[in-house]
Amino acid sequence: MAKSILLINGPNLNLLGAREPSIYGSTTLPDVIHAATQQCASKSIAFSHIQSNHEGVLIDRIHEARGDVDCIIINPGAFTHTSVAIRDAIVGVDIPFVEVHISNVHKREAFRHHSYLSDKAEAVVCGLGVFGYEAAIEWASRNVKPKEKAQ
Ligand SMILES: O=C(O)[C@]1(O)C=C(c2cccc(Sc3ccccc3)c2)[C@@H](O)[C@H](O)C1
Repeated sequence: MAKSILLINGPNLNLLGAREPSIYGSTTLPDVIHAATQQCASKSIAFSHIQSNHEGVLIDRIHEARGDVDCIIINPGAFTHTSVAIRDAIVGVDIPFVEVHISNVHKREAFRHHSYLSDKAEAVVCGLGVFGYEAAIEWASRNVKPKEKAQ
């Protein structure tokens, strides 16, 4: 089972729960982080997280995860549909990842139907609301083998 999970949230997700509750629900990002922290602790999985509105900050954190994190769970937000750079970074560090979307992007605007990440993801979860984060952690805890630490 995974021993270390990094949760990445992209742009505007810091405002989760504040606006557009009909699409994203009323749960705040701190609530999501608290629940994920508890879920990982109950499984003895090391948990880290970042939310940023800045593409380069997310890329730098992905680079830092190399050799340290067994699985990345990422909600890229709008970068899902625009960022070759984040795709290149997450593929480049060779860490298995799960792509999470709170909304069902396939029921929304056409521009949200394409992801630059999905074809490289171990799994894609969308439309489950914030439960998607819980589901992704559960999946990772069952299916991701810890990497042998570099000597
Ligand atoms: O459904 C998602 O989780 C998604 O990744 C999240 C997105 C998103 C977009 C705008 C704002 C937010 S978070 C938010 C919600 C309400 C008010 C302010 C910000 C998320 C979209 O860009 C994506 O297409 C889909």
